[in-house]
Amino acid sequence: MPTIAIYNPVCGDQTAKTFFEGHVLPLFANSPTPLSSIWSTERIGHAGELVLNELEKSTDALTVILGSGDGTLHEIINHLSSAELRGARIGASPSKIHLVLVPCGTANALYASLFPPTDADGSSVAYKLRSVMSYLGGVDSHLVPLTLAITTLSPPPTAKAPPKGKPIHCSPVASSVVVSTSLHASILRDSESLRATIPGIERFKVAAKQNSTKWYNSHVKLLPVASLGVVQLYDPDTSSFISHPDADKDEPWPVVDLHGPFAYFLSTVNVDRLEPAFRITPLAKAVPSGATCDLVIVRPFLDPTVSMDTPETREVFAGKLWATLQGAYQDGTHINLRYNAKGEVTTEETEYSSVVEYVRCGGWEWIPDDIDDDAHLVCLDGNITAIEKGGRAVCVAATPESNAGFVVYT
Ligand SMILES: Nc1ncnc2c1ncn2[C@@H]1O[C@H](COP(=O)(O)OP(=O)(O)OP(=O)(O)O)[C@@H](O)[C@H]1O
Repeated sequence: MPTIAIYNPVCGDQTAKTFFEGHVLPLFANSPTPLSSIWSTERIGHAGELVLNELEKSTDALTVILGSGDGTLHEIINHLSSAELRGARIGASPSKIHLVLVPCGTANALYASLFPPTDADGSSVAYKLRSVMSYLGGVDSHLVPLTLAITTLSPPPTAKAPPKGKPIHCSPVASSVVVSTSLHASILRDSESLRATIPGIERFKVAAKQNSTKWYNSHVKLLPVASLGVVQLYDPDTSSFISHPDADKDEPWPVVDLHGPFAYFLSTVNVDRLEPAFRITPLAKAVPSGATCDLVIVRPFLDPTVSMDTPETREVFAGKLWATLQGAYQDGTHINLRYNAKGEVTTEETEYSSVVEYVRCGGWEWIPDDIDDDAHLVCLDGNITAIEKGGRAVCVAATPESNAGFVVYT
C-alpha cells in the first residue's frame, strides 16, 4: 500500500513545512512503511491533483499523511469525486483512501473532534502526532470512516433549459465537516476578507459581531434518518433524542417543515466542534449507525417575547443569540438553554421553548425567500457559495461503501 505525505505550507500559521521536517518525516525514516513521496502544495486545488495522480498509479489502497486544515481535505474529497479515474484505476472498483491527519490549519475541526484536546495538550507536538502514531502503531481497528454531507444547489424549477451539454444542476459538493447558512455562512464570508489582518481564529469572532443582527428568511424541510425513518429532536428535559413532534405522522417518510426567519442554521457531519473549544454540535459523537447530520437551529420567533421582525427586536435578540452561542465554548451547554416568560435565556427548566433546536436527521432542504440575499449564502466546509434566486440547497448525509471512501486513523 503506497503512503505519501502532503502538507499545505500556507495553511494556519504557515508552520506545516517546519512541523513535517522536524517531527513527522523523521518518524518515517526507519519505519516499515516508508513514504513513497513528499509533497508541499503549490496552489489551490493542488492537493487533490496530487492524490489523484498517486491513485492512478496502482489499484492498491492509498495512505495520505495530510498536514493541513479542513479546507485542503475538502479539496481532495471533491477533486476525487468529480474526477474520471484513469491509469491503473480504469474499470477498477471504487477507491479507498486512508488518511493520517496532522493538524496544521486554523481551526482543524475534524482533527479536534476525533482527538478532543485537553487544555494542557492542545498545542503539543505529541497531540498533533496522534493520528500519525495510530498509523505507525499498525492497528487498523482505529480507522474511522468519514460520513459526507452531499449538497446540491438547485436552480429554480422554472429556470430555462441550459445550453446543450451543460448540466441543469450545479455539481454536488461533498463536505466532511460543516454545511451552513445564516449567521455562520455570513461569518465565513466576511472572515475571509479579514484573513490577512487576523490570521488566527479571532477573525471569526470579529466577523460574528459584524453580522449579529441579521435574520434569514427561508423555509426548511428536515429529512428523516434513513435507518430510523424519523427526524429526531433533542429534548433537554430527558437529555435524549425524541421523534420530532412536528413530523407529519401520516406520511410514510415523515418530513418536518420549519418556517423562518432563522438566525442560525448549521449542520455537521463527523465533528462535534468547529474549533478545538467550540462544541457546536456536542452530541455528534454518539451517532447511531447510518448517515446522519446534526443540526443547530435558532429561530427568533420561538422566543415568547418576539412577535415582530423589527430593527429593535433584532438588536435585543442579537444579545440572546450571542449568549446562547457562548454555550458552545462551555462544552456545548447551549443545547440545554430555554426561554423564560420574560424571553430571557436561562439554564432553568421552564415551560417555554428551547432556544436551540438540536436536530439529528438524514438531510435537509433550505429554500430561501427570493428577496433575502443573505439567506442565499451557503457555507460548504468554509467555502461560500450562493443559491440562485428561486432555487434551493439540498444536503444529504451519506456513508461510503465499505471498500471505498475516506477513513481516518484515530
Ligand atoms: N501553495 C499554496 N498557495 C496558496 N494557497 C494554497 C496553497 N496550497 C494550498 N492552498 C490553499 O490553502 C487553503 C487553506 O487551507 P486549509 O483550509 O487546509 O487551512 P486553514 O484554512 O488554515 O484551516 P481550517 O480549514 O482548518 O480552518 C486551501 O483552500 C488550499 O486550497
